[in-house]
Amino acid sequence: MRIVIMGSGGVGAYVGARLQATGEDVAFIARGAHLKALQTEGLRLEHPQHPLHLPQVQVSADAAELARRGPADLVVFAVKLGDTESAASALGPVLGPQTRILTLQNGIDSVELIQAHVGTTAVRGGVIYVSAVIDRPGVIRSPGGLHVIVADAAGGDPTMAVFFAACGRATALQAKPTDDIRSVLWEKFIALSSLSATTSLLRAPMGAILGHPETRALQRQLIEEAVAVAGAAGVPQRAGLVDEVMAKLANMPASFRSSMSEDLARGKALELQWLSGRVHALGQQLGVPTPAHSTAWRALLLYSDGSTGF
Ligand SMILES: NC(=O)C1=CN([C@@H]2O[C@H](COP(=O)(O)OP(=O)(O)OC[C@H]3O[C@@H](n4cnc5c(N)ncnc54)[C@H](OP(=O)(O)O)[C@@H]3O)[C@@H](O)[C@H]2O)C=CC1
Ligand SMILES: CC(C)(CO)C(=O)C(=O)O
Repeated sequence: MRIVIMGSGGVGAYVGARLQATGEDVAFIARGAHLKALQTEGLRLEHPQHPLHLPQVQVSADAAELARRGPADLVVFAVKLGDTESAASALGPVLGPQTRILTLQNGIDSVELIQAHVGTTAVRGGVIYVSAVIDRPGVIRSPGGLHVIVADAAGGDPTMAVFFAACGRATALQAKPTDDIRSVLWEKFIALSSLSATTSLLRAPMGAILGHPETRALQRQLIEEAVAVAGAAGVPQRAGLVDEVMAKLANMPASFRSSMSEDLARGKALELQWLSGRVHALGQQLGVPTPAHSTAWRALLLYSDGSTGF
């Protein structure tokens, strides 16, 4: 299978590297200093149990250059949400009639945002549970833990079936099919919007947040608000989900934090608009009070373009 990775950062380069290591034909789209390092030194994954160095990777800033070898069977789409439109528009040269785009972006809006820029190419939704960042150009760092993709397999799509099989052969990467990607996306959105709000607002990891009764109550309130919005939006959640999410967070390493809080600490643009900002906007639209998410949205807004404050 010919796979193109659009956005070769924490998620994209992690997934692409694991698939290339199984023998798949993977090409990466990257830019800046990261592109130069990938061209000259290859791609390195720093991982406590399963480090990996690929001395040579096919990489370019330009999809047209990668398209010389034909269209992609699968594009894995993993840029930050703020880059979605420009990245989707740049994909044209690698898209053929059979190409599938699998998005691993967070939030509930990715499929529609991409679809608006890729004509009739089929876009499949997915979530990835992984923690990975570009540590320095050419190097992706993951602390280990979960590396699981759940992706849309509705209709028995054969390209997706080949992708699931390839992930099955990979080290430190699993992929599970689902026929109900909407529910999967919403369930991650509820947890992620809430934990991104606390870890970013409080500048603290999950252990500290759950370790104090007041901040633990805030964490719970954020989850409750997102569950209420989901119900009003026509995606009702099972009874007990709030307790389940709280229990999962309590089982995370004490140092666990969201990628949004990493972005805040590094002065990078935040995905706030598609997380607490989205809960806030839906709450207003549907008449559901979301005071905690609205406060997170308003309090972090001035930093969402990458500003670092004083
Ligand atoms: N990191 C994580 O642990 C997780 C992230 N996610 C989600 O995955 C998505 C990707 O996040 P993440 O991997 O952290 O993002 P990163 O910032 O690590 O990686 C994205 C990469 O894509 C590059 N890029 C953006 N636009 C283009 C373009 N048009 N052409 C070439 N390269 C481009 C960026 O370059 P530049 O740096 O120059 O902007 C960056 O190197 C997000 O929606 C995120 O929420 C989901 C689960 C976990
Ligand atoms: C919570 C986590 C790490 C789960 O994969 C995530 O998606 C993020 O921080 O963006």
